[in-house]
Amino acid sequence: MGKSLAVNAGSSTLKFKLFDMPSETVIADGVIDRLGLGNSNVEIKYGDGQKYESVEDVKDHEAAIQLMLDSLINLKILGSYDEITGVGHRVVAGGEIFKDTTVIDAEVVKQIESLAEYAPLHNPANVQGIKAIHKILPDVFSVAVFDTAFHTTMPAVNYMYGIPYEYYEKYGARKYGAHGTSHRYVAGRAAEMLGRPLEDLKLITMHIGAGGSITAIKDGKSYDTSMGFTPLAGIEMATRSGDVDPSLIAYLMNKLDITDSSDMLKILNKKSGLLGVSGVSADMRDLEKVQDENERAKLARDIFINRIVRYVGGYLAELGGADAVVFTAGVGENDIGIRQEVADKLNVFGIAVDPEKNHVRGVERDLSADGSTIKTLLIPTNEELMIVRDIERLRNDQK
Ligand SMILES: Nc1ncnc2c1ncn2[C@@H]1O[C@H](COP(=O)(O)OP(=O)(O)O)[C@@H](O)[C@H]1O
Ligand SMILES: CC(=O)OP(=O)(O)O
Ligand SMILES: [Mg+2]
Repeated sequence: MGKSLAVNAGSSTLKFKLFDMPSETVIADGVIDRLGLGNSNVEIKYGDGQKYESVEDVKDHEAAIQLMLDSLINLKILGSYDEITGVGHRVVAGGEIFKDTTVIDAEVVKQIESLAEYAPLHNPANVQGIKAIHKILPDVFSVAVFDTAFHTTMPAVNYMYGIPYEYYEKYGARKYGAHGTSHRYVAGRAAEMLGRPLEDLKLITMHIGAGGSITAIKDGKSYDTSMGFTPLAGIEMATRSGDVDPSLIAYLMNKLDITDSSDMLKILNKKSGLLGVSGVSADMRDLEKVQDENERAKLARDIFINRIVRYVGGYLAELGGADAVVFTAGVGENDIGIRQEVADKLNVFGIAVDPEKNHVRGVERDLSADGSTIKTLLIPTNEELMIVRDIERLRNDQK
């Protein structure tokens, strides 16, 4: 009983939802985007159809969390913070410590902090969120929901790197993946849409937002995924390079006179991807506007599409086919052109999207063209719903 708050700190956004539980009715739904990029859109939907909107510079996650907390009171969504009886935080990296959602205490916070190298853009922001809420609600029941948890089913053949085995044993050097809560949610919805048990399905889920990852799902479980030891690996992202030849890192450190590896990682995490290639913006909406006159903006988009296609093609081979592919997250839910181009390039596998069905944003829909043998589904993600369900699950376990 009561109100549960799900806090989802992405690399470029802070999203939150306040739910009435156990009814799962959404009381408030907020997004603050473009953190640190200038002109953040703040959008909070609440009450019966009310909406608060503003455009302001929100410089980082700490400022975004403060804005969220202030808004809950100022917009009278809450009379006081004490009405919140459960809080769930998305945490990206759980390493080999956390294999499932965990009740937060001081020790857990330290362990999440200790995993900062496993998700440098995320775990520190996740800890900021946990601490900010702890300040105002020190005794509230809180859980951490890990992106990596869904991927703990991957077989060793997919999570091990071809490096000396002892580095895995001594240092945890392996693939962990990310976005698991989102891949898990859309996989469950895909099974509903297809009217078949999830355990019987092979799916390829494309979570493409500011961060992006592609997951191969076999028998309803994560089998392989494009992110790696950290969320830097895989496809090209907003500010992240995705896969590069590891030798290039040493080569560039020499050329750029960089001696501290964390400075090199900053370049690959924050100055690369769409931003680095285009030189214009990390945001796909900005690139779309200028792609006709700006070759590098077009190239950044084309690389993005190419890497997605490459992973999906590879996963079709690994899985031996698929029942459906799924588009989700900021770009996947909204970018009609990217969805069409990705699907067109996958025609050879029996994937095809109907342009008319595809002419839509942010709704659940089967986009498949007649005659396609692998379905293409558009499913807006809902990490927050998964998070509040886990609050209830763990609360009940404790009783
Ligand atoms: N209408 C749109 N068209 C194209 N891309 C969009 C649109 N709306 C949002 N995006 C993209 O989605 C990204 C944010 O994705 P999202 O999944 O919400 O973020 P995060 O990875 O921070 O969780 C933005 O960087 C932007 O490129
Ligand atoms: C793990 C990750 O990249 O998350 P996001 O896409 O929310 O930044
Ligand atoms: Mg996200």
